[in-house]
Amino acid sequence: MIEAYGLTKRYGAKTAVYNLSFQVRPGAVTGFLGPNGSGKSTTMRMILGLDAPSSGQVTIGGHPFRNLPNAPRQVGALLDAKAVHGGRSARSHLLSLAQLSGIPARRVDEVLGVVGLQSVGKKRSKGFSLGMGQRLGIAAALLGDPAVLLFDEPVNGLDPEGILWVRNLMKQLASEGRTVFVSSHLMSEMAQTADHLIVIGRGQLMADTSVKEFIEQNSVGFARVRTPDGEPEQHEKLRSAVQEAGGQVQPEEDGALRISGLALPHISDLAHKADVRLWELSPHSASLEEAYMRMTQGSGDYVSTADARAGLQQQVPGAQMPGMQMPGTAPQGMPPGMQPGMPQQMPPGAVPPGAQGGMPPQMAAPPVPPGAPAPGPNPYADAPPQAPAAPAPSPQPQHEGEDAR
Ligand SMILES: Nc1ncnc2c1ncn2[C@@H]1O[C@H](COP(=O)(O)OP(=O)(O)OP(=O)(O)O)[C@@H](O)[C@H]1O
Repeated sequence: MIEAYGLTKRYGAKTAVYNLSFQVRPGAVTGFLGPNGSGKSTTMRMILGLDAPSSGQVTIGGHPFRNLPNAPRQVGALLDAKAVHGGRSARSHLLSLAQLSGIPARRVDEVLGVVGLQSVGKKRSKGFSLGMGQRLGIAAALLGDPAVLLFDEPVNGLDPEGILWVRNLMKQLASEGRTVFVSSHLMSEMAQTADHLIVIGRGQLMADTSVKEFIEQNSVGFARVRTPDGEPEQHEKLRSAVQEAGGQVQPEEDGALRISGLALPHISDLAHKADVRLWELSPHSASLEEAYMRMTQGSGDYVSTADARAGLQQQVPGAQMPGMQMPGTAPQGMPPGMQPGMPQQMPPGAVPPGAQGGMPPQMAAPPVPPGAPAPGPNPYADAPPQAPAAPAPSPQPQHEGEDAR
C-alpha cells in the first residue's frame, strides 16, 4: 500500500504538487492521470525517495522509501526507460542491478523471458527500439519480484501489440495481489487497464475514484434525436418544444439534435404533444476521455493558442483568398465575442478564462469536481504569472539502479 498525506513539492516559485493525499491499494491497477506537467512524475519521484517533499509525507507499507528494509525486494519502478548505459547488453545491465541487491542471476533470465527480450539479451541496449527499452525498464522493475510496482508512462512509444502486452502484464501483476501504480496522460489507455483512478491537475487531487464511478460522476448524459429528413418544420417544432421545457439543444453534424437536461421519456412526450415524428431517440453518455478532458480542462501547463500566422504571408491589397481569414477576425457565422481558436462551448465545470478573480488564464485553478476533496488555499493564486516552465530536467540516474540497491 502506498499512502500519501498532504504531499507538496515546490521548486522555487513553482508548486509542482500541492497537498496531495491518496492511497494506492494492493490487488488493483491504480491509474495516475493528469495532463502534461500536472505533477505525476514529481509525485512518483517523491514516493521513491528520489525527491524530498517540501511538506507532507508518503510511505510504502508504512515506511518512507528510504527507511524501507530491503527496498529492491519490495518496490520496483520504471521511471525513465532511456536511463540505461547503452554500451551494456540488456542481460549485463540487469545482472549488475541484481548483484547490487543480492538477487540471484537466474532471476535475470526469468525477467528477460517475462518481457520477451531473451533473444536480444546479449545485444547492447543502445541499439534497442523505444519499445524494447520500455521492456528492459519493466524487466528491471520486476527483478526483485516486488509487491509494489510503479510505472511512469509505461506504454509511451509502444506499438499496439506492446501496449496490449503492458496492459495484460499490469492486470496480471495486480491479480497476484501486488500494488500497481501506473501513470498516464491518456484516459483511453487507463480505461482499459485500471480499476481505480487518481486524477490530478496542476498538482492537486481532482478525483480518487473507481473507473466506473468516474464515468458516472463526470459524464454528461444526452439524447440524440432525429426528426424525418427533408421536413425542417418538424425539426424546428421539436427544438422549440424542448427549449420551452428547459432542455438544451445543439445540432449534430448529421442533422440530428443533441438534447441535454431532459430525460428520454420527457423528450418523447414533448415530441408527441408537438405532433413531431421521430426517426431516432437514443441515450448517450460522454466517453471516459471526454469526462477526463472536461475535468482537467485548463489544468495543463501547456495550453495552445490559435496560430495567427502574423507576418508570414504578404496580403495583396484588396485580395482575399477563398476560405482564408484575416488574423484576429472571427470567421463568418461565429458568435459575437468568439475568437478563432476558442472553444465554441465551455464544458460543464470548466473555468472560463478570466473567471478566477483577476488570475491570469494560465494560472486559473482547475475545476473541482463533485466529490473531490477541497484543495485548500490555492498556491497558484500567489504565484506570479510565469512563462511555461522549462522542460523538466532529466530524471536522476535511473531509478532501477537505485531501487535495486
Ligand atoms: N526539478 C524541477 N525543477 C523545476 N520544476 C520542475 C522540476 N521537476 C518538475 N518541475 C515542474 O513541475 C511540474 C510538474 O512536472 P512533472 O514532470 O511532475 O509533471 P508530469 O505530470 O509528470 O508531466 P508529463 O506528463 O509531461 O511527464 C512541471 O511544471 C515541471 O516543469
